Amino acid sequence: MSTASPLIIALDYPSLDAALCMADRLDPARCRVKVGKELFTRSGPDVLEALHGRGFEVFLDLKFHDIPQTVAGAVQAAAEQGVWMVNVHASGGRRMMEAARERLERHGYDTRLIAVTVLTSMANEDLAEVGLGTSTAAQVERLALLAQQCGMHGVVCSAQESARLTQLCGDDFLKVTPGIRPAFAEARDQRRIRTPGQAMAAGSTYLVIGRPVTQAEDPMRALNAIEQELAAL
Ligand SMILES: O=C(O)c1cc(=O)[nH]c(=O)n1[C@@H]1O[C@H](COP(=O)(O)O)[C@@H](O)[C@H]1O
Repeated sequence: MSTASPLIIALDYPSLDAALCMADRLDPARCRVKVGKELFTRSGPDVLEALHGRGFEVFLDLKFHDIPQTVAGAVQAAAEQGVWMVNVHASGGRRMMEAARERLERHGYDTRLIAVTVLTSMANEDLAEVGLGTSTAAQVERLALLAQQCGMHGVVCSAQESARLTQLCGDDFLKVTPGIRPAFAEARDQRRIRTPGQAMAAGSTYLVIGRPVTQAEDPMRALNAIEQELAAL
């Protein structure tokens, strides 16, 4: 089932049962779901089948970052399992991104292929420490332009960069933004954050939300509050 909602709920749980317990409380007409490294490493493709069976469109977030041949094969494997969206790290470079795109095209898959720019957990000082003498904003712009040239459908960035990337890359280029923190939630390990309303106003296409919903005392109440914040825009 496809939905007009921009919400993607991150099912960051340590087991298939826990993830499906949450999925059973969600409605595929009102959100998509994301499967990340911990859940996929524990459950394998079974979780994708279970979520597809419940009608969800699934973002498989394994952030592939390897040599071009390896990443192209991994992206193909994801597409074969019917996922709606898959991601790679833009810092894997032009040839890696192009190989991934060409592989999906060659096999006729319409899986959305997006590239992570700079993780939302990173700030300027973190980039300096790994040898990048630039700001997060400048690095995000650079990698987004490269990703667009390589034929990616969009990028993962923080909502702090969404408005600028719309100017640079156009409306159709997807901005998938984690680091979403409603007023009631703590930032925790995220550094570049925005509220749901701010993110949409800035031009984000999709909002990835995990702990503010999944770790809330009442997850459905938290989700309703987010939906109401967006409905009021
Ligand atoms: O690619 C991602 O989804 C991702 C990229 C990024 O830069 N930052 C980021 O937080 N994520 C993912 O988005 C989710 C955010 O979860 P919360 O911080 O709990 O809302 C996690 O599953 C992260 O793995």
